[in-house]
Amino acid sequence: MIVGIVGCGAIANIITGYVLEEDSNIQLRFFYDRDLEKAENLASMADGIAVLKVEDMLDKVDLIIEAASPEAVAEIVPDILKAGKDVLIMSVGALMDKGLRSKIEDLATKNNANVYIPSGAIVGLDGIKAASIGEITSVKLVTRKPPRSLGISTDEKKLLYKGNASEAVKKFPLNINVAATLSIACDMDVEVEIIVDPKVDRNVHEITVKGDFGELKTITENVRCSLNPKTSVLAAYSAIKLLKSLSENFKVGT
Ligand SMILES: NC(=O)C1=CN([C@@H]2O[C@H](COP(=O)(O)OP(=O)(O)OC[C@H]3O[C@@H](n4cnc5c(N)ncnc54)[C@H](O)[C@@H]3O)[C@@H](O)[C@H]2O)C=CC1
Ligand SMILES: O=C([O-])CC(=O)C(=O)O
Repeated sequence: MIVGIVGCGAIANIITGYVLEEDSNIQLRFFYDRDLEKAENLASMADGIAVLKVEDMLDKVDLIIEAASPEAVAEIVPDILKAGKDVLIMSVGALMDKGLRSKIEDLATKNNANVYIPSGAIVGLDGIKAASIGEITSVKLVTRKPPRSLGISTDEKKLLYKGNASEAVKKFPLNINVAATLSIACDMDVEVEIIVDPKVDRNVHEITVKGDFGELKTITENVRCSLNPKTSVLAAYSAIKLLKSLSENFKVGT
């Protein structure tokens, strides 16, 4: 599978490092970033090509990984799908915009292309997807991050946000994509709390789901990326695992 990356930051670096070290079906060839130097750095590491615009890789790839920003989703994903290519989206918060999401869904269907959304920095999506076959009655996400991850400076633990996912992604666009992933999996605008906590040094996501299946609770205490403390290492790992699973004939989990 020939793959291009849009956004050559923390997640792209982990994916590239993995592909260089491990045998997989992923052939990372093209790199794009609005900061050309970042694209060039990763391209030279991977012996790939830094392109000046996404169109320059469109006809040469099977799949593009978006690991840039919510704006990049609106800017580039429609063109990727129009070219009939698959896309893996990390900046999932962009899809809380109902108009953009339905445009992306329609383009994927029309052009026979796939949109992949990895589980990212949370765990439990397997069970939640299974639970969605029955009735899900409530979903809550509590995210706790250290001040540096949230880009603020404080000595006190504080509730920064309480509300639904669609507002949360507007207020914290680079910190709470997981709320969007959860919302899409449950088909609900889930309840979200964001807490800044100087006592934690991990990005912690706690999910509680209730439904006719019973109740589940997951807690993920994520190690942060060295290049970007907002982002958890598990998010990059989930993208790699999803890409690898595309060529597997033996699948486990929902
Ligand atoms: N789904 C999930 O669970 C998670 C999603 N994320 C999201 O994934 C994305 C990537 O995360 P990181 O690698 O940590 O970010 P990063 O900030 O380390 O790297 C992003 C790169 O994308 C580039 N970029 C931003 N907007 C662009 C645009 N419109 N066009 C071209 N390049 C652009 C930046 O110059 C930067 O080099 C972010 O949107 C982040 O919020 C992060 C963590 C978890
Ligand atoms: O990586 C994380 O812990 C979560 C995150 O930043 C996001 O969902 O945007």
